[in-house]
Amino acid sequence: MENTPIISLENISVSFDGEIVLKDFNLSIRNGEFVTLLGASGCGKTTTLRIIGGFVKQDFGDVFFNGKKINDLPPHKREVNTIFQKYALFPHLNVYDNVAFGMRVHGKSESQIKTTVHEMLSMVNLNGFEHRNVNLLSGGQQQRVAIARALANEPKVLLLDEPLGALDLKLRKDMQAELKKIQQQTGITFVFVTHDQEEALSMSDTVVVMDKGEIQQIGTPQDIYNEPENAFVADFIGESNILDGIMHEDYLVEFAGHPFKCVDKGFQTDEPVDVVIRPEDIDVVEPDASHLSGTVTSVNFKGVHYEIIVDVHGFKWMIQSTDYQEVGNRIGLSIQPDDIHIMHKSEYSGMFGDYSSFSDEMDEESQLEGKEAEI
Ligand SMILES: Nc1ncnc2c1ncn2[C@@H]1O[C@H](COP(=O)(O)OP(=O)(O)OP(=O)(O)O)[C@@H](O)[C@H]1O
Repeated sequence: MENTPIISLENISVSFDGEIVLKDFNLSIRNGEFVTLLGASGCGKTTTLRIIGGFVKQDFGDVFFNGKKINDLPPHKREVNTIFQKYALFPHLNVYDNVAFGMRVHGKSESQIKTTVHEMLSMVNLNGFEHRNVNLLSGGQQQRVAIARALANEPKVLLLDEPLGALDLKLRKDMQAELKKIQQQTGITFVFVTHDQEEALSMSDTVVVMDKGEIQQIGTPQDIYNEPENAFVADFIGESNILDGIMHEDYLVEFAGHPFKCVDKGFQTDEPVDVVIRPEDIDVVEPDASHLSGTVTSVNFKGVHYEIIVDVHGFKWMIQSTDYQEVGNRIGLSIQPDDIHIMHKSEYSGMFGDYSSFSDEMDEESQLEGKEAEI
């Protein structure tokens, strides 16, 4: 891959009606990368795409394409195509003519167009649909036509704005796999927008987690899931138990009223931190003195596992286990040091999880003995 990013957004800020929508936004996208902008409704994902496409002009900052500043380049001169959630096909044209449209505008020959249309329709599994009326196609088929039409223009970058949002779950999953395959086959850079974290994790090379116009974390799906940088990312991606903690020294953190070994270092002594533990990383054990223990308050069957809520001195822990538990059972929780994720406090601290201070009301049964207690 080349070193110069294909797209680079530098210090971009945008406001609408006095409301800041993107704040000092910096993002570099490599050629051939599948990048997903992930965040809740209104966080600025579409605005970011529209800046790349040239449909919105930033108040501050620069947009670069292959190292060249393109702030003033109009949308039709950018080598970028957009696919929207609503397929925006031409209703009076059949499938063939929809896919051929852009190429005709660019004056390609009919024989060239024919070859490309067949190639594109075959890529999206719509061979034989050439003469169909697009209004009579299913949602999934219409979205395939939209993808074929966009790819036929040979964009360097494809911007996809929640393209699967209108599809039902099964179709959505199939299309996720197909889109990923198409991206790998064509090598075109995809910038994909979704608010669905599973979709982002399963499709992307790089995920950009956004909130209120700012980037919270950029990383591979594995980084984002396993090493969330703050409580917002931990909460937004997957399920998390997020607790207040105090870092005593390297590799030793206190939370839930007890010291735990961990694998993190480099924090200040006695620094307040957020501690994140994923529900699937907690094992159910006997409720003895060397483990946190609590009472099961609810059990939900989720197909591959049970989601179990355990009340430990007022904090509701979520755990996932393949073993059923009765409501009212007393159980112990075992957590390995490398499953304890420590992060600096941020503006999101305290907004998630169900922590309440309980150190003064611990019962004897769950008292842990000494600093070296292995949880
Ligand atoms: N042209 C506009 N004029 C005024 N406000 C706008 C305009 N475009 C976007 N906004 C506002 O900017 C904010 C960010 O919008 P944007 O569409 O970028 O968010 P989003 O993350 O894509 O959300 P969604 O997932 O709902 O599409 C929203 O509060 C939106 O109402």
